Amino acid sequence: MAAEPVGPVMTTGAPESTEMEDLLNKGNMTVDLEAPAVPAVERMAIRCRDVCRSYGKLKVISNMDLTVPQGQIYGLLGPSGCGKTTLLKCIVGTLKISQGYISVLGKPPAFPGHEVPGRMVGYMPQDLALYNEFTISDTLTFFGHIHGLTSKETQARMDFLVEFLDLPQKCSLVRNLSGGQRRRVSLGAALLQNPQLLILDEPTVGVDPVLRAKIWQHLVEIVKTGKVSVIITTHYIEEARQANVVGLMRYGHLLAEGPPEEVIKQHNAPTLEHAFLQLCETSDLIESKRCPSQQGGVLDSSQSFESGREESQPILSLGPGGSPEDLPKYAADWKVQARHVLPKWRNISALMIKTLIRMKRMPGSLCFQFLLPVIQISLMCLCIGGDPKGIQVAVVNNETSTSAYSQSLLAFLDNSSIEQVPLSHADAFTGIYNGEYWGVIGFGKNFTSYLTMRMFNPHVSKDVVDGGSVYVWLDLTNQQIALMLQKKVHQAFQAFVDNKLRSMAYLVALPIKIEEPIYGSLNTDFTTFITPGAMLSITFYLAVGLTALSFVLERKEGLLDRCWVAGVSSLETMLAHLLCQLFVISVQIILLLLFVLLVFKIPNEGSLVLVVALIVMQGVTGIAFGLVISAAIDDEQNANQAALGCFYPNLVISGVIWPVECIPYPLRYLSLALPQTYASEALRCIMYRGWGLGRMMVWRGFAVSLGWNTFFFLLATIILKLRTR
Ligand SMILES: Nc1ncnc2c1ncn2[C@@H]1O[C@H](COP(=O)(O)OP(=O)(O)OP(=O)(O)O)[C@@H](O)[C@H]1O
Repeated sequence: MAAEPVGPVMTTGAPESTEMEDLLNKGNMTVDLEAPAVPAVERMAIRCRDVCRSYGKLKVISNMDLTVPQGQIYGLLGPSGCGKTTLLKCIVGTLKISQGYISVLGKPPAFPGHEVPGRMVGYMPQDLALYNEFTISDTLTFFGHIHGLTSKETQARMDFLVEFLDLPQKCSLVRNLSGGQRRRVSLGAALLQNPQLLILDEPTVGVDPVLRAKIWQHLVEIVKTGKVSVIITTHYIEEARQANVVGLMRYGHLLAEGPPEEVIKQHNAPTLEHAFLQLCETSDLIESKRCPSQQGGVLDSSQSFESGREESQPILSLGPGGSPEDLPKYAADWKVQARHVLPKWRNISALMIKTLIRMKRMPGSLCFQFLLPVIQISLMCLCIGGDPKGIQVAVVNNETSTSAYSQSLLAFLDNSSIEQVPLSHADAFTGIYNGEYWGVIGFGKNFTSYLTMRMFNPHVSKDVVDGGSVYVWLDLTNQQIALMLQKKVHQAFQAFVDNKLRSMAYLVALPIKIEEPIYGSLNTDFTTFITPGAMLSITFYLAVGLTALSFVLERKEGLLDRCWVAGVSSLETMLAHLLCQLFVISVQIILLLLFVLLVFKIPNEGSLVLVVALIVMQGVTGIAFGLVISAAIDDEQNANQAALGCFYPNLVISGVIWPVECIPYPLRYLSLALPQTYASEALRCIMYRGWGLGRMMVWRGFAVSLGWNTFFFLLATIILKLRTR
């Protein structure tokens, strides 16, 4: 580990006191009670000691020591894939280090009360990390809001940056900008709040040479005050000669660190690029000597450089290294810790405004979101649960007289549902075997006389009983149609008997009386059963769909990291998302209920407030579940699959489309544990029985929904927390 005294670089332009000290003096931060008087090492903007970081088995950073002096530009150079971006992410705190110590502006990143991540650091990630639906002005206003700038300050900085970075008009949409223009907007966002530390990951890629020179000139200028430090990565090695210090990185550790001229001089090289080449060759030589089998190198080759240092003397070291015991220890008091954990309204409102602006810029998508539940519930009410219509039934009537009872009975059959086709016996059965008819209704040639005898004589022969019966043969491959046919024949017979016998109808009626129902109506259909569950399912899954991709896309585009470095916490991100989606689902629920209650006339005997509250809670459960998917999964396709994969099983075993009482044990236990099973039952109880919260079946639905909400939110917060650090 490097431990040499500070080289010449340290003396040039280093301020007497650090920016951290300034801040502490101003009372912006809580003074560390356990730390000793600020040691020399604190005068470094960034200090990395013995830092390691792996992605699974791939060790990307190994035993890295790096020092960025306060008030200087540090050029971090190295070939593609050597770990520069990974190191920067560790420095800003979006990646956890597996070993070692990092201090940024005096404290470890994400230390309670420390504004790294936050206002003290300006981060330009390698990805553009910009919202495409934003204008340049929206972008800078958004970051200004998060950093707590007043609108006047933001405006002034915006004017300067537009001029300085040669940006197009402020009202230009980011998605309409060229690649280079977007990169400059991204740089502008990093420079916006005049941070004390600028971390720029390849800011000059795709930027024309004139502007590149201008950017470097600006960086040189801002560090002159000694208050701002910059760490910048670039592939253009020669442009890094303008840096005060360069770090040459390869295979996850530094080959050399020092002022560019010193590095060039030490290697008698004409350029920095040549010096870097020499260092690479030397390190390869040492590596091949030490471990011939690993020639060509994997990322994990740090030890070879450590051991070869005296031989080749390539490494210049900046600043004191310090053993782990020398490193300062920090502690924040509970108030600072509490403030660190509590969500800030400023950040939440900035994120909400962001989402609302994005919605406003996509009006078609927003309208579709509002209308989708209405379309779904309308299709469901129209297509599911109604009586089948136009069902063809063959009628074999062997009575010929028009006054026969068979004709009279057939006249009572519901013609809207059943289409009677008079046929001969042979044709009727050929037809039903060929799938042309759903049933055959048959009458014997003496049906009228036999039926009359049956009605009025207590004792008749079997022939009379058989001859006075209506024969029905059904195709039972479609249970719903078959059940409907049976019901319609029974209803027709009852109507016929009532009509013919009037007060004597009891003679042939079943001795069972179905009285007025206690709850519901005699005409209740299947649509009435499934509507409450369907409303909950639709709200739940639309909320999942709206949420599941939100973080996935933002993480992929680097926006989540960028916001995190700007000081937004995962809890704030989730709360902002929840509040915005609540607005969307509120509109969805209002439209949904208008259609269900007013257009499809589904009854509601209970409190509308309870109905709305339960549907909103299911929507929130959906948002929370979507957040879990979004937090845990990186890829859109997998996130989509997870959301869709849960949809069908949940719908089937939640008792939404078929009573839960039909589900066999032990699957029933799983069904009862799902978010929508008890909630659907509760909604049916409210709407059809008019029950209130005093009934167990109602409050249980609310309690289960609340339990799932809390569980999903906690899970999403934990996953996000684990993944963002
Ligand atoms: N999320 C990740 N999961 C697994 N491996 C990763 C991940 N991110 C980076 N790597 C690997 O880590 C190594 C270092 O990547 P990194 O992006 O830090 O390199 P870099 O020096 O910034 O490269 P470049 O200059 O091309 O941006 C690479 O081999 C890369 O494949």
